[in-house]
Amino acid sequence: MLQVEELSKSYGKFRALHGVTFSAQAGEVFGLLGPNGAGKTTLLRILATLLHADSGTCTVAGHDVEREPEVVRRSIGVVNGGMGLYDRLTGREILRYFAGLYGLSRAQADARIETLDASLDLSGTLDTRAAGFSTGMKQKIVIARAVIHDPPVLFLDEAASGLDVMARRALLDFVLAYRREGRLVVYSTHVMSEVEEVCDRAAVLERGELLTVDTVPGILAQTGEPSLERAFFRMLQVRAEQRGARA
Ligand SMILES: Nc1ncnc2c1ncn2[C@@H]1O[C@H](COP(=O)(O)OP(=O)(O)OP(=O)(O)O)[C@@H](O)[C@H]1O
Repeated sequence: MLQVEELSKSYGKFRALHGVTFSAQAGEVFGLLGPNGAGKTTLLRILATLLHADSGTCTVAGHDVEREPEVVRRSIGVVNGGMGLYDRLTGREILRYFAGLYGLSRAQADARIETLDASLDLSGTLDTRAAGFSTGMKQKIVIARAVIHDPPVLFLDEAASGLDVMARRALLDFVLAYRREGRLVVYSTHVMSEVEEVCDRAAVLERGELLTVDTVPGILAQTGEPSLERAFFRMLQVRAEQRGARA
């Protein structure tokens, strides 16, 4: 469902991604874990066709991001923390509008909104203008908007940051339900507990390099540490020592 091979990207002299290779399958929540500046957002922007890589290839839902960007865009949903809702529109109007952009008829849009209402509990948002939404209500409409066209792949970039406990719970439950339906969710975060809770496997990135791709138990076993947080710090420490030895 997702193939990334030897992906590299620099901003001027700064190397944001270096030779990143991994794949992820339908029916899994795949974590991207890394400290600030590790390259997670850069990677997701390339996968979402918003940024060009310098070298390497990426295939999303069987389509190359460079050669078939339109098909890739139709195959993905993206939630990146930006809310950007039209204040004057109700939740239903926002969702119908985006459904229209994806070519859904009014009847298809309304059927999809009903399905999303059942999984996300959109009550209170559908017939209220966005100007009156709480943060949790906004987030639900942002997620519903991202998947209005029922994409097989969903990218979440720090999507839980700033959410209260209820809204965060709703997001994580939605992620798990989306996976159960056989979709791929790529979940980027620096919050270990979110990875432990929802991710089947995770890629650990640091300074643009992939340190490992494994299940959480696999990462713990690799490092001999009892928690993901400690395993993560251990990996960063080992990498820093390797860098020091090379310098
Ligand atoms: N447009 C840009 N121009 C120059 N440098 C950039 C640009 N975008 C990102 N960077 C740098 O590339 C590195 C990777 O950034 P990126 O946003 O991909 O990391 P991240 O893992 O998502 O981190 P964060 O969690 O802080 O968002 C950072 O050091 C960042 O400063």
